[in-house]
Amino acid sequence: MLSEQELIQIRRHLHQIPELALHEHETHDYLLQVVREMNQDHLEVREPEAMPTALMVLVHGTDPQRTVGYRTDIDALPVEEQTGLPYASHHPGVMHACGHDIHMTVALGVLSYFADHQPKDNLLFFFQPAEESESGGKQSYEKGLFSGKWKPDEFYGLHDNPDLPAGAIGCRMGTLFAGTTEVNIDLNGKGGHAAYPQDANDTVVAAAALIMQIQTIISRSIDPIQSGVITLGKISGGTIRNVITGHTRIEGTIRGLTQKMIEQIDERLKNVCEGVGRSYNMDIQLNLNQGGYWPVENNPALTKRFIKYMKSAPNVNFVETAPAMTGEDFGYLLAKFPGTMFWLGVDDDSQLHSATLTPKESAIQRGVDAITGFLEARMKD
Ligand SMILES: CC(=O)N[C@@H](CCC[C@H](N)C(=O)O)C(=O)O
Repeated sequence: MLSEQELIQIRRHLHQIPELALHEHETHDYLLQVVREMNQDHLEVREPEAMPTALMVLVHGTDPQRTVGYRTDIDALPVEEQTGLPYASHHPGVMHACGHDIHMTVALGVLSYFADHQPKDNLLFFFQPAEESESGGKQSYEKGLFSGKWKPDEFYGLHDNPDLPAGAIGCRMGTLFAGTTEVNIDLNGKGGHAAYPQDANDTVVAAAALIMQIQTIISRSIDPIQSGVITLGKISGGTIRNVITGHTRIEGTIRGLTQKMIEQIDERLKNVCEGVGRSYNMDIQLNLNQGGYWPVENNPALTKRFIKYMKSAPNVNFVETAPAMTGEDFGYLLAKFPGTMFWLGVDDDSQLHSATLTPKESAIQRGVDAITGFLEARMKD
């Protein structure tokens, strides 16, 4: 099995080769290379044609009663790294700013343990592309990746958490993460000369009004006890200061802890876009896409067992966490297969998605030990 030092080297290599959703070819090839170097006696590797950057590894059990799935995401974000680390990203403008390099390394550590210690049940390791966008989990499901012996009876997966101590395991019964809707808004007006606004229809001014209106949805239309989030993370329009642009695009994300809340916010957003379009006499196209970013609902029975194990395991620092407004397309897979998502603490001052995120590598081995122990215990039930 892989040693802590080997795992850290693997993590650093993965950190250097971050790739965006559905383009994780180098990552896929490296993961495959690491898996091929493990004991192959009980392993079956599958490279699904329908999802070319995905990787599935089945560990055949000695006396299988079930197939226990473990999922890790493998994609990165369009963020220019600013950590100054000697092993920083080699890919300009792309970074593992959400810690998926840690997720993959922990999965490889757990897999390498079971490659050397054949489990009783079958274990399915799923290296999933496209968590940050493009709904890789949903796509994989819809493309039939989880059929026959590749179908998990239950599914587990983690996300790293800079707010928790390195190696701590965080979880809760019920909803762990929000559901999200991706928002794309195109404002189509009329371009013109900066000196003659009366002959144009300025999409920058309408976009400014629209953004301010949208930001009243949460504060004025949503029950503050339940809450939700709208973040508009990207705006683009125009080419130069003295040309009025006829097109501006806004991209953002909506978050809510229940499907009902997401739908309520979606509905208000439609109305606000319509209203601003009318008042600025402008065509505003709103495109909402939830894809696979469903609320992450932990299965009651399995999560109870998971938390009980983590609370009693001598070397695990377990923390009961609150629900988070982060999204995860593992929510879609957990709606199809019962299972549990949990946090792995990586203790850092930088937030997820920040250009300076530097997870503590000591979390890796502790994560591997906690998950390996849990899976061993699960297979005895
Ligand atoms: C853990 C995490 O940060 N996940 C992402 C999931 C992306 C959701 C979707 N593409 C969206 O932008 O709404 C997150 O941003 O929470």
